[in-house]
Amino acid sequence: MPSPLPPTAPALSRRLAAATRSGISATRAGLSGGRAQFGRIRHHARDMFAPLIHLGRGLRREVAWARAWWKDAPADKRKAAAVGAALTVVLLYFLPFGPLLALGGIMAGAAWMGRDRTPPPPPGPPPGDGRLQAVYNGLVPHLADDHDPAALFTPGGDYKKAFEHHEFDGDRLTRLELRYSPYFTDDDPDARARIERVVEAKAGRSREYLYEWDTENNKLTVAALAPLPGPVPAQHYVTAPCEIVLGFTDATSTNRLIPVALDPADPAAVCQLPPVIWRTGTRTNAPHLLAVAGPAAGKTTLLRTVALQALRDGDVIAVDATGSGDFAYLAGRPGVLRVDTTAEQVRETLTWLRGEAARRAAAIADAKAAGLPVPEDARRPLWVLLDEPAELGGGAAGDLFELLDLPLRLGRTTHISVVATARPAQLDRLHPGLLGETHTRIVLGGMDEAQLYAALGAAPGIAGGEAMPAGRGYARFGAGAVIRLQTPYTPDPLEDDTPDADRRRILDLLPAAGGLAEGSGPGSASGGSVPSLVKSL
Ligand SMILES: Nc1ncnc2c1ncn2[C@@H]1O[C@H](COP(=O)(O)OP(=O)(O)OP(=O)(O)O)[C@@H](O)[C@H]1O
Repeated sequence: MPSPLPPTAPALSRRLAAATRSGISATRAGLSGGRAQFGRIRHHARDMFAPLIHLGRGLRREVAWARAWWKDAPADKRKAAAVGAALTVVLLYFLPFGPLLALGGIMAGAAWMGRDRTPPPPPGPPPGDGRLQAVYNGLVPHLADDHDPAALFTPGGDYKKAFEHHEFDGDRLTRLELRYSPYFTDDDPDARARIERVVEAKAGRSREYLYEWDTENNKLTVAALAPLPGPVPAQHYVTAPCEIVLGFTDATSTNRLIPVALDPADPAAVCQLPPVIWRTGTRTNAPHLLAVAGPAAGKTTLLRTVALQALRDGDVIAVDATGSGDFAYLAGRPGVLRVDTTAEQVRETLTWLRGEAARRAAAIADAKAAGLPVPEDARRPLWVLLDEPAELGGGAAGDLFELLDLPLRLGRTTHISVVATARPAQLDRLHPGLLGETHTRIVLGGMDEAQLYAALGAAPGIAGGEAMPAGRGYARFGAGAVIRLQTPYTPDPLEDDTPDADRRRILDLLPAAGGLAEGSGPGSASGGSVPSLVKSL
């Protein structure tokens, strides 16, 4: 075997340098380890000998005090003290346990003198002080008013003058109550919006805030809202007949909770969530619904949520004005009277619907006059789902939706509910009857304040937070308060990208194809064939 060649000079110097480097780092590691060990020992020793250290410090202070006294005292006092000390020593010598008592006294004095006398640190500014002052400073340009007798907001002023109450969660402001000048124009939406934007900018934009303007008392309460639960998978909800779960909201916006399975794979894992329930039928004052949302904000998903629940005890007519085939999954299902896509089909259906509303109203009136129960076929819930009907109105189809006027007007007594969707830009083109009679309003996705006002008929009083995802929005019933809404996740089962498990779940929620729906009759069908009820007219 050939013997290995001797290393060259550069190789030797490289090895030497590497060895030196590793030696230095090992020494460094050893030193820092030793230092840490030494620190630990010192720490333990200090803990163990703390009483002795305390007494030692006290004895030192006693001696220092005695020395200082001796130095400053006049001669006659010194003499008296020396005599007193000598007499005490003699007395203690003759007393039983005298020396022991003397030692105990000295030690007790040392324990007292050795106590820690470092003064407690001065109290710092209250937590969140800086943030509150930042909110105040941000509001000064908008709320400062020379005529305000209380001068609540002044440049360089203290926030405590105007802020009556505040709450923090850690360093995050969660509630703020403030007073403002009586001259502030708190009925002007733009002026309010300016204040709200400042609060969001200074208190953190990532959360939504609820603004309550008490215009009578010139007070504003701002409350940070916890995020709503994420989209709930579509399922059978525990509701009464004629109740539709539109989604879920804050626990403070409703006094009801319903059990909800959040994980479809584990139906046993149920939690209680506050629902947004839309009531239809004779006891409601808002039997028709209009959902306004931008593109891909969840309008059709909301209609699917309604359809799945409506088919449990009613009939459905669907109008797909966009021609996107979004209602194809309803084809052949019992209770689905018709799915229309063209203006001609819609005209035919709405003509029938107008007659059906009149027939039901007459049947109900006759039954009441005869003192008989209302016949079943006059009170079976009938749902008309109109996806973006503004696409069909106007032009040749001009008066198409005038046919809806009677069903809309008689909807409450005849159990006919119209659910329409529109994009914000389509609101101007929507049939006035639809706009005027749909008192349940939903908005989904992001919209500007003017659009929100036009859709809801009121400012939501809630602002801020991240961009609204599809399915997140607000609901308003009649003239009630605007509440937050998260609609359930009800994907189209016929869409390619819908996961298999979701597809199966949605199809299982539909009445089994081929069965007969009560009241709809054997001729009932979808996709253009005229339903039996239409034929009967
Ligand atoms: N509540 C929800 N949870 C989760 N995803 C949702 C929810 N609502 C809608 N989506 C998703 O958002 C996307 C758009 O939904 P959808 O088709 O219902 O919106 P759209 O407003 O009808 O759209 P377009 O304006 O195109 O008709 C879909 O991928 C849908 O699955």
